[in-house]
Amino acid sequence: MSERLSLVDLTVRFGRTTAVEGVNLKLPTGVIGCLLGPSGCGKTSILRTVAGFESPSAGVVRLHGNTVAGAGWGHPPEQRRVGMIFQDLALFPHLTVADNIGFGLPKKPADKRQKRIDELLELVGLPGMGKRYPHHMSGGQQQRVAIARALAPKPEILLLDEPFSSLDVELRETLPRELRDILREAETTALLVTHDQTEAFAMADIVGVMQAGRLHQWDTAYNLYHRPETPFVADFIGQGTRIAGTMVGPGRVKTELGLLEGQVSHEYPPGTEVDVLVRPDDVIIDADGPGVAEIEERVFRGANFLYTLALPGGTRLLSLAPSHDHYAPGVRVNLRPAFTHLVLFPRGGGFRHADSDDE
Ligand SMILES: Nc1ncnc2c1ncn2[C@@H]1O[C@H](COP(=O)(O)OP(=O)(O)OP(=O)(O)O)[C@@H](O)[C@H]1O
Repeated sequence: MSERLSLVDLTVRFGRTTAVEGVNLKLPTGVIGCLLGPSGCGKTSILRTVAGFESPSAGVVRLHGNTVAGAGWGHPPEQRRVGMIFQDLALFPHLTVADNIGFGLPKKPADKRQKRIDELLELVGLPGMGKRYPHHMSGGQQQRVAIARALAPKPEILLLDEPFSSLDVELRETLPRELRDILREAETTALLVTHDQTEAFAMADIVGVMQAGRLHQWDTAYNLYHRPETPFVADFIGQGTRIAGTMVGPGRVKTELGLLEGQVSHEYPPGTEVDVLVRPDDVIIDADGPGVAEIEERVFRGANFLYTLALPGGTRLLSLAPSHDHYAPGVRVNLRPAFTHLVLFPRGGGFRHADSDDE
């Protein structure tokens, strides 16, 4: 698969603020990527630099193998063939849907232009609605018009900045999947920015978790959850806790839960103090046990309960259990570790990567 977008050591500064620091990523053609992270972590700055509204302070941006921006310079946005969808959609209220979609199309004979508009209306599920005006459409329909307009000139890449944030809760659940299907059908390469994990996972093939300008991990949702590379990713994605452990041999860690053995994310020498990531599906409540853990809290989740458990040493863990065997707060239960692999970090929350020195 060829790379449609690559960022090499991208750094973006605004005066004394470093918005983006040393970011490297590759987005293959036809793939939907997403930058995910808390507010102010630099997601929008990356998107704006790819679009050509900002220039890198260091590093380069490549689109389809061509370097379009480097330290202090960049091709203007109109030369990059980049489509953008912003939070507010920015549809032209005085133009019909068809004219909105046709706005960015190069001058073509009217019949060809109409054909392309009809194709796009079909693609986004709005056939025959070209004569309407945006304000006569629902939020979800307007969103689709914005998508059709951005796709009309066949951009190299579509950039979407929090495209669902102005929509109501119901649409925010269904639209990301619909949009993903539309982009797949159009074989579009896209880069989305959001702070919402559900949206990121519903839309994207590959997700980058950012914090304070750094890209921690650029990976599938499965790997972000099961094989987080930094403590920040481990804590930011999904639920879980970290418990203290000591390496006693290859793939063997002594913890308050007992001796844990398995394939490890990273080997450390015996005696190293580590933190072990414990997801709610890594520990099973075993009713027949001697009862080392106390149920502190339970939250009903339909098919299962999410329990908070306290170990004698004060460590707290989460465990998911089917809702037909339920345990009341205060009850003592035994726990059975069910790790398929062990995610370990050096104690104290430091990054595993040699080039990372914060956190
Ligand atoms: N034009 C600018 N001038 C000065 N500082 C800026 C500018 N644009 C962004 N910043 C700063 O850069 C940092 C990253 O901002 P950015 O908008 O990229 O983050 P974000 O992750 O997209 O946040 P949000 O989710 O809130 O939009 C922030 O500290 C922000 O204040």
